[in-house]
Amino acid sequence: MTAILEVDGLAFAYPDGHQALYGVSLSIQRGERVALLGPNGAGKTTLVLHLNGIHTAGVGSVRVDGLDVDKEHMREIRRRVGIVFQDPDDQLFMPTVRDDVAFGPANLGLTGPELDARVEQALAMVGMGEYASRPPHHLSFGQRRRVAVATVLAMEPSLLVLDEPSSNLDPASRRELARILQSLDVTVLMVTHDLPYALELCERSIVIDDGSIVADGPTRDILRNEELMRAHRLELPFGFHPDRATL
Ligand SMILES: Nc1ncnc2c1ncn2[C@@H]1O[C@H](COP(=O)(O)OP(=O)(O)OP(=O)(O)O)[C@@H](O)[C@H]1O
Repeated sequence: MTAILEVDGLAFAYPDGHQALYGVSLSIQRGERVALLGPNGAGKTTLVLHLNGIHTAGVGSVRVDGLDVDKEHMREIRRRVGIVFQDPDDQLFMPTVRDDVAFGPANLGLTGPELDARVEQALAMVGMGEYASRPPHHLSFGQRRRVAVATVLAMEPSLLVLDEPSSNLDPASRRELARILQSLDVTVLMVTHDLPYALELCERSIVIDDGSIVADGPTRDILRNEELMRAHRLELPFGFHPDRATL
């Protein structure tokens, strides 16, 4: 079986010489939902930016659906890896929600009823169908985040990457987004500091610290491992226990 994502021995230094990743290897299979955990500055964003070629591998390789993430495959990679950034306003720039969601598929050449159906389906997946004609800036932050997710789903990506999906959401919106993400039939890699969210949504977690993977396994086992958690500055909310968890 071909992995959706295969990262092999990836090392990366920023132009100022700062080494952000040291030989990172991981693979994600179709249908998995995986959380990427780690303290500030661990290298999570640096890794994510390699998945769609914003950074390209200095040492090692990144493959999506068996395709190398390199200049040659960039167009295909950008279609297959959908990243939802933390700030939805980085992704919404058109006059209406519909236009924003149509933007990517229209660029792929979809038109007419095919494009309309793609947009409608993506908005329905995030429960935002009735907002299609609204200007994005008239929506709440939580609604804008859901539309940002729809803009990426409309591309029918192989891998959906979410950067801090629960940040700045009120408790009800946070639960609502969790329900939506659980309902999607898509492979997910989610960067988060929200450990209860990781536990609820992702059976598997990868912990990265100082540019190296330090754990990769069932989320519950990782959250139960007090020594690992302490060593890598991962903290559960007060009173939260991984064995008695609900969002
Ligand atoms: N453009 C850059 N130039 C130099 N160093 C950088 C640059 N961007 C990030 N870094 C450094 O690389 C390391 C990894 O940063 P990265 O943003 O990947 O961490 P992160 O795990 O995503 O952190 P956070 O949880 O705070 O978002 C940090 O030490 C950071 O200071």
